[in-house]
Amino acid sequence: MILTVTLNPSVDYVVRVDKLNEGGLNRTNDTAFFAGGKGINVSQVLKELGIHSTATGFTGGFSGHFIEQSLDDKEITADFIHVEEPSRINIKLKTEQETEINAAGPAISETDVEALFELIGRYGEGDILVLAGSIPESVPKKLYGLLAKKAHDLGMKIVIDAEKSLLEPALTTPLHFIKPNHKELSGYVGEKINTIEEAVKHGRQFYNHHDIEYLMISMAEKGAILIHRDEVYVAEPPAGNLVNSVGAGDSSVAGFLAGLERDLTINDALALSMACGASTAFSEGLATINDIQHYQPLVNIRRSEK
Ligand SMILES: Nc1ncnc2c1ncn2[C@@H]1O[C@H](COP(=O)(O)OP(=O)(O)O)[C@@H](O)[C@H]1O
Ligand SMILES: O=P(O)(O)OC[C@H]1O[C@](O)(COP(=O)(O)O)[C@@H](O)[C@@H]1O
Repeated sequence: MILTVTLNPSVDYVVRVDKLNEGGLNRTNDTAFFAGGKGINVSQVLKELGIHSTATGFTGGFSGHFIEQSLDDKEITADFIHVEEPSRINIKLKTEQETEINAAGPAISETDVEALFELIGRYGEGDILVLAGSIPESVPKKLYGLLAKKAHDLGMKIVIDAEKSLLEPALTTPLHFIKPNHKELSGYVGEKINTIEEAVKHGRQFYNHHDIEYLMISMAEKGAILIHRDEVYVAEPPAGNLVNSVGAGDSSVAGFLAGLERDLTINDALALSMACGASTAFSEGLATINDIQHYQPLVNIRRSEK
């Protein structure tokens, strides 16, 4: 069983304005609401791929209700801990460029956090815990570290997609799969990573210093590299028109995870991952199975020398 944890779920409010008049009145061309937050996005794309997961984390208020209803509509099991304040609403402003305003989120009490540990305690050997996205300000910064340790002690495999300050406390626990993007990896190595070659070089060093089974470094339209034991794979996504990149990273995590669940070869799991990421980036919402199947054969994978 896969359990995705979204500590700070969101309603993603996508607002399109052709020409933004800063400081003046703007009228939208188009708006849409989506249930979001990185773990929730992973659950949604897994579902699209026919893989069942349970989504948990903290939800509250009318926005929390919207998130749970959206998951229910898609027949995704939601098992959230309910908090008093409403879940956040993140603004995804689409003008000539993409601008995101992600809110801080509701207050979470110590009792809420204890309830989450209790919920995870129901899982065990062979189950997978996915920790993805930011955490509310009111919970300890090292929470992913504590959750990862608990899950590892239970025999679970751990997947993390989160920024450096949240991932770092979990790096002392063996991790199954992590997907920093190239900017996040730069934060560890203290150098900019702009090219595939730089990602391979720094990714290999990072991998060798930690207990990680699969390390994917995503690079948006440049694709991703994947390091597993002695091998390095370089994946080039299909070309296409960027429509809405929100959730592309989560989609690539879901695709790779689905590939591992189905015992695909690494090449095929990586191609599925890239197809999911591209399919989300090239559409309004998250990846659909039709788009994924269309893009998968267009992904190019090669082995790297190092
Ligand atoms: N413009 C794009 N063209 C093609 N694929 C994309 C594009 N943007 C994202 N992707 C796909 O989504 C994956 C994750 O995107 P990325 O932006 O690196 O993640 P994150 O959102 O976590 O920063 C990429 O590895 C790629 O497969
Ligand atoms: O584009 P990504 O990195 O896959 O994630 C998109 C999701 O992350 C969010 O931007 C939230 O991010 P954080 O949890 O890091 O604040 C959501 O609004 C959105 O659904």
